[in-house]
Amino acid sequence: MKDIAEQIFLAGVDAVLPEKLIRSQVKLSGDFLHLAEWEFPLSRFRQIYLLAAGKAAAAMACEMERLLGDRIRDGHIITKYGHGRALKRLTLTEAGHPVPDAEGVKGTQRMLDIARKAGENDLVVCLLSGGASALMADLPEGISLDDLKRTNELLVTCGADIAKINTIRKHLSGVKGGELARTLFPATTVSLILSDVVGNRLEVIASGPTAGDRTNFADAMDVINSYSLKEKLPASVLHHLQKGVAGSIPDTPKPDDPIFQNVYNYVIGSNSTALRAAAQKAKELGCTTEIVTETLQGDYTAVADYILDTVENYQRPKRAKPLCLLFGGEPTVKVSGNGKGGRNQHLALYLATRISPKKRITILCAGTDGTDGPTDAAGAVIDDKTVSNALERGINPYQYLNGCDSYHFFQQAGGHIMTGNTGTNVMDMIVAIGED
Ligand SMILES: Nc1ncnc2c1ncn2[C@@H]1O[C@H](COP(=O)(O)OP(=O)(O)OP(=O)(O)O)[C@@H](O)[C@H]1O
Ligand SMILES: O=C(O)[C@H](O)CO
Repeated sequence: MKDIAEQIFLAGVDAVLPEKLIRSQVKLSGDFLHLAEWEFPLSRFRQIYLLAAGKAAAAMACEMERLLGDRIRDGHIITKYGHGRALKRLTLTEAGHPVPDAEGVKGTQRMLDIARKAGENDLVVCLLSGGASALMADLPEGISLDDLKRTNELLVTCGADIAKINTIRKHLSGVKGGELARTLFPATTVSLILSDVVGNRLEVIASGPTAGDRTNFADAMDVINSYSLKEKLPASVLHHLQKGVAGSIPDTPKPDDPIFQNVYNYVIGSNSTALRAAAQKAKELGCTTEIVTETLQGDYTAVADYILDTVENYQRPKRAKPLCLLFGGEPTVKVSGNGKGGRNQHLALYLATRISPKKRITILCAGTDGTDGPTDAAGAVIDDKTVSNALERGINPYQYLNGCDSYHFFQQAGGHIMTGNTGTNVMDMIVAIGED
């Protein structure tokens, strides 16, 4: 069943590869670029620029470069280390993620230099995907790179969900929270967005560089207070946010701002695209299948209870086919200690400790981007025997769980899902298979 679960997961990932998504939804016919209900007559534009950021940026850019060829005047891509691809006309920076680094600062500077060149009669194609918030690193006045790094480290480990994390990131940037659109105005901007966010909220994905922001500086301070980050944050960051609350720094542009009148934001793929393909594969493999949710979020312990409860109590005829339940989303883990892991491996290990030994259940938890937390694993697959087998071999799952060291647990006990970097990113998938 572990192999079956992996095949189902991989079918989901395959359906959200950027080249497939762009090829099927963005068409060029003669002079016209077609996207959803819009068409853009390319010869009307003086110049075409391309800007891309995120874990899927290079794969997305390759496909757009293939489509638009030498019509692109200039463009730059920022992606995570190891996620680059060979490009013909566009330049690329590989940078730090989830903690920003100096390369990210340089790449963002280059992006902004291009953005500033765009004028009223130009078209700018933006390709945005998850990871972009960390990869695009710009430094507001008075904030050093070390301060930004420390802030991001605190944010990604404090247990806050991505909407809350990005509320802060948007208020520490001249690119996020619609600020890129502000720089690009009045050029026509078309953003193709690969969503890795529950509910596909444009202002949250990649911190919404071309989307109007509904949050403000006071909301950012609220997040800091509710996660007790005030004492831990660098003074420069706190000072910047406090100045924002006092009104001495302009807030991010809001959705009704006229700068968005020429901006076309379009989500080309999301977790639900992957779940539908996974469900199709599960049916082909002979399972009774259901997509339970694409909005899993919240603390991993509550998420685990929900998954187990759903699998264990699912009503179906006896001796029917195996049951495959699919879940999508992004649970959160409050990390403590110096262990190595990711939220999928951590959730999988926790689930292993919670499955009733009387049930025959297999569960795979993995990130569609192929890298779970700061590890080279996409996630892990467990079953009702994982804990007993490990204990027999002298490997204590509870110790690894408490130390947030799930990676080393699966390295010893087996169960890692290793895909390598997939070139896409639409959150996490959980494949749960139950047998009678
Ligand atoms: N030792 C650990 N155990 C469990 N989870 C961890 C551990 N270290 C980091 N994490 C989790 O990994 C997450 C960051 O990893 P990852 O790069 O997969 O995030 P991501 O959310 O996919 O990034 P992005 O949203 O920017 O694409 C954090 O949410 C953090 O809680
Ligand atoms: O980059 C980010 O902000 C997250 O991946 C959500 O899109």
